[in-house]
Amino acid sequence: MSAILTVDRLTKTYAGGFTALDAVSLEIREGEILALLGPNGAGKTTLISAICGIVQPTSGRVTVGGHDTVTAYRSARALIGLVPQEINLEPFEKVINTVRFSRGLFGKPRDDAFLERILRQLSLWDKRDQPIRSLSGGMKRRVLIAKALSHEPRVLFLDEPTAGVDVELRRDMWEVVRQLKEDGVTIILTTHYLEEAEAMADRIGVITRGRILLVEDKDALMRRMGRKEMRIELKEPVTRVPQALEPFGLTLEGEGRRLVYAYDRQANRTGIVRLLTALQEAGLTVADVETKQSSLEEIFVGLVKEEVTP
Ligand SMILES: Nc1ncnc2c1ncn2[C@@H]1O[C@H](COP(=O)(O)OP(=O)(O)OP(=O)(O)O)[C@@H](O)[C@H]1O
Repeated sequence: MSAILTVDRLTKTYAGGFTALDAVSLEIREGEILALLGPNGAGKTTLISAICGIVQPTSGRVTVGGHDTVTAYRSARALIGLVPQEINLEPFEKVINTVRFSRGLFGKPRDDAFLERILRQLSLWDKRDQPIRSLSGGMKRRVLIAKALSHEPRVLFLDEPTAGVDVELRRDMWEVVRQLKEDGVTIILTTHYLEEAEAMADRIGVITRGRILLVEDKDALMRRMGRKEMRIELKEPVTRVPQALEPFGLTLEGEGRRLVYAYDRQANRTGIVRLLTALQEAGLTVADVETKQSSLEEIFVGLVKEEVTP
């Protein structure tokens, strides 16, 4: 896949002297969903704002569809849609006018058929003549997306699209994003919900303290960093891990009723068969066995911790 957006050594030092972005380089592939993860204050919003021309970068370069965001700002910006974190809509304006106006701001000719398609896709068509203030929070977020799509951008930035949104609405939003991807829109989203990145992203970028720690295919990342855990429920509780089982590095939980074995799922030899044999030899009877794959959350927490305490 070719790159639709390239970020080359982008640095932003705010007026007070704080460097929020430190030589960030990144390539966004056409048609992908990239989730940008990072703790509070990592620089995610600054990065999006610098790409969209809201924040002036101190140095570095960004191109969108080959257009430089500084020297060819208008052509570059026309290819980008931005859904901001905060809901910043005119409460008394009708949905349709809000979206139409946004399109006009980009100098695009009126195209009601196109706007109808977007509004239908976002389940807003029935609400088109309603004032924004009469909409639910979830609907308002959809209006923000409709606005951002109104000028037919190829890249859509979603800055924390589901912050403070309930679970049902979050899933609803994921569905909307998936549909947009199917329509060929490239999507970059920031999120604090690891579950969200896990559910939607093709690639994951991790940013901490203004630097990109990694950008990797989600599946590859989870395969590479993911560990599996096997939980062995014992028929009879034990007071300690038997000596013969010590080489396996087991932990005892659940008042002596559960042994937990963590292993690297990439390793050729996981040691499971040896462990099960050793358990039997030690005279332990297994009541149940279950395995658990580490989540993106666990991987992320480990990565960020490693970075903060080298
Ligand atoms: N206008 C500004 N002037 C000075 N410092 C700023 C300004 N805007 C942001 N910062 C600082 O830059 C850092 C990065 O902020 P940014 O909002 O980009 O982080 P973020 O990753 O989006 O955080 P969050 O997840 O909390 O939204 C923070 O330490 C923040 O305080």
